[in-house]
Amino acid sequence: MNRNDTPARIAHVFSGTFVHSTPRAAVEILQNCVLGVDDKGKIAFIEKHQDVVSLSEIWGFETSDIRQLGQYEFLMPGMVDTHIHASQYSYAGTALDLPLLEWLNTYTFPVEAKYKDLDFANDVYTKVVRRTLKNGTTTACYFATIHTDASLLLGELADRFGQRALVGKVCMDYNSAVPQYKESPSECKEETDRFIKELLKKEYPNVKPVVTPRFAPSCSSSLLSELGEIANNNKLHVQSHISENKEEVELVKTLFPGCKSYTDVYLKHNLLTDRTVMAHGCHLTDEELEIFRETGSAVSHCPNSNISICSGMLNVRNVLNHNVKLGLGTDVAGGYSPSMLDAMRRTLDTSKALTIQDPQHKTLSFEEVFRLATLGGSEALSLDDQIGNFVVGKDFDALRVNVCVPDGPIDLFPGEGPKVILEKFLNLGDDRNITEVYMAGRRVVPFPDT
Ligand SMILES: Nc1nc2[nH]cnc2c(=O)[nH]1
Ligand SMILES: [Zn+2]
Repeated sequence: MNRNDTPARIAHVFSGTFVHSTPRAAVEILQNCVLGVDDKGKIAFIEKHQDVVSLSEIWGFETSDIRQLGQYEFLMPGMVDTHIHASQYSYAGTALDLPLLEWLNTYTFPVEAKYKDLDFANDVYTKVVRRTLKNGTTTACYFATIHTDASLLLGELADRFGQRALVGKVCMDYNSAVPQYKESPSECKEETDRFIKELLKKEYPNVKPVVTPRFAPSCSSSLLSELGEIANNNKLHVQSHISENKEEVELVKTLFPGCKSYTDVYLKHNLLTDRTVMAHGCHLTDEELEIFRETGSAVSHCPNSNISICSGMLNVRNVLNHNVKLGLGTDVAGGYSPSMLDAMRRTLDTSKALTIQDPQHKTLSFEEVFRLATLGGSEALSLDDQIGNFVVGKDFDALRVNVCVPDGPIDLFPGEGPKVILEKFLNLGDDRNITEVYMAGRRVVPFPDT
């Protein structure tokens, strides 16, 4: 609050345990605290409970309106899925038997071609937004398809259900395997312009466009340049894929012989900025990671996908040691699970597999992975000034977690404190334990229609 501002009206006050990350602490557990949310959806205060009477006088709320969290409950920041293909949700959990390039040609492109049909798009996009929200994804960075109207519909649904989203209309002007699923270079540019203009015109407060070249093998050099220019002129986010599997890295070498590396392809086309997030990066060299650090570009680590379609294992520790921003992604449907809890577990599994291969490797801790799924994701999407943890002035994107729901997946035993409760939720919990979801102060789960 500035000195001359009248205090905003308080919309919610919670009391109990709050768990979040800060740049210094991967997990900070705040017990016996109160957190207030103003009517703009921003965190107004987070203080010790002993000060609640004076807080109620300063902020003008009734102490009887405070919502007390139970002994086995806590609030944590909403999770950030930094890479998910909304359009592939219809076949999530299937079709995981081919490596990337064959997988795209056999399963992905034929399905994505169907999004010309807005009824089909409406069905799948409604389901993916609801499923991910219910599983605690308050922010999603989505790939849609090449179809502008269906991509706009995805933005409308995210806004309607209350999910913060970056939505990408996919751009690709090269596809020899499924030639009906691509655009001409001029169509690509015109439709990208139309998508951005129309989505911004809707003025959804928390849904924005992201410039989305599919990946270098699907895009001509001139298309990549056009998209770099559009992103820079409009200060927009950029998302794509990079160095996911070795065959793809070799293909890019032959397609762009003038570029020193896969990273150099995107660099030369002005696509690497501090608003860029690149999925996978399993096979990036240290030199390439250095370019990511210099440009402020981020990596989205998608371990379920990397294992499911046998792409590789990203060394997250090495990426973090290079001071490159990193968040987690589900990469539905290369990844079979839409849940960010799964992304955290698979991140730990991959880190442990790397330790089995090399005992010198420093395994990630569950606390670090919790940070990657929340604050790390917000940094990867350059949204950390708005979301990611419980800091006064940020938007209140939060999950109410109850580890003791009836018939739930978790059993507790005497003497287990909040840290153990958090660890059990991260490893054993599911959407049954996420009893409420808030985005920008609005309660979005349970859904109003249930
Ligand atoms: N996992 C994955 N990698 C890609 N690379 C280019 N397109 C895709 C996609 O749809 N999924
Ligand atoms: Zn992907």
